[in-house]
Amino acid sequence: FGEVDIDSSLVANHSSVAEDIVMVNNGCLCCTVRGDLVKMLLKLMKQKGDKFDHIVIETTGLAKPGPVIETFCSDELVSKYVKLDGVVTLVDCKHAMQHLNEVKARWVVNEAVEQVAYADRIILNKTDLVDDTELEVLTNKIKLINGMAQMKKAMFGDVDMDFVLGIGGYDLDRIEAAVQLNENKETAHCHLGHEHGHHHDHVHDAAVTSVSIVSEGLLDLDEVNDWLERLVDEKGEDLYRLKGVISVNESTGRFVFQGVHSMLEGCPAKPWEDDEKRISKLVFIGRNLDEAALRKAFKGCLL
Ligand SMILES: Nc1nc2c(ncn2[C@@H]2O[C@H](COP(=O)(O)OP(=O)(O)OP(=O)(O)O)[C@@H](O)[C@H]2O)c(=O)[nH]1
Repeated sequence: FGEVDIDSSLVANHSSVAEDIVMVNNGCLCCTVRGDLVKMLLKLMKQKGDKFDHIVIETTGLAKPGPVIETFCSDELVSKYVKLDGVVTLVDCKHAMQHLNEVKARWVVNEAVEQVAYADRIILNKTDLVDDTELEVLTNKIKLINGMAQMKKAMFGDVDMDFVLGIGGYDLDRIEAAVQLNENKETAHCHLGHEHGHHHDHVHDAAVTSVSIVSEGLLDLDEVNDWLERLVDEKGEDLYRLKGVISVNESTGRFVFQGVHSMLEGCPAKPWEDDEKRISKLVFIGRNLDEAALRKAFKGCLL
């Protein structure tokens, strides 16, 4: 115990990102998971080199996806050889609600909620075991937690390969499609206005939620950068995913960004068409998100 604890303190001292380190009783859980995963991936690379099209990692139902995802973003050696394509969560429709609603002690993570929150794709499986109403209630619950993921109903996990491989969930050039999808879902129950997306993407009984902002108007890129950098700096631990396509002052093109916890990246993207409405779209998924503060900060970046 002592040795592990000292090791993790040393890692913490040398890490520029304090959020990466989570201490548990028997040492540092994140580092243990990451260490094993890194070793395994590097061994595979050594054995098979570049012969892989995809590597599929199945975590157990109890695994927290966060540390696994962060391994791909923060481990230099791993990111040299492999790239994280996306997170697929298989939901057992018969039993999921019970787990999503499970009340945990304050410091205990609800793994079912976490696995939905981090997902790029969600397979609603075992649909034959539930009726339409149950399925609708579950789908709505999942949408509140994760307003970004694409969902598909299935039986015995039968979905097209394209749905689960080649997702590009972390590719900046595919962010537009991800937020577009979110907007399509919203328009069904949201009034369009100068700033739409006023519907309430939050539930009072759950700490992990999505907030989406859809708005016309030009944004000041420097202000947006300052805001998001501050946000990931202060709230990185609680901010699971963020994606955005924005219309900015300095450019004729879109600016896109994506983030996981305290990692944030952005770049200019394809130009707006002449007759295209410039609408900025941002989606945040996280724990204890302050929706009012996010909307206010966004407004503060409008020109
Ligand atoms: N009726 C029905 N049964 C299913 C479906 N998918 C899987 N099952 C059955 O459910 C049982 C348990 O399988 P799963 O829930 O998929 O278990 P698992 O995900 O492999 O288990 P872990 O990886 O340990 O979480 C098996 O008997 C499957 O045949 C489905 O869509 N409908």
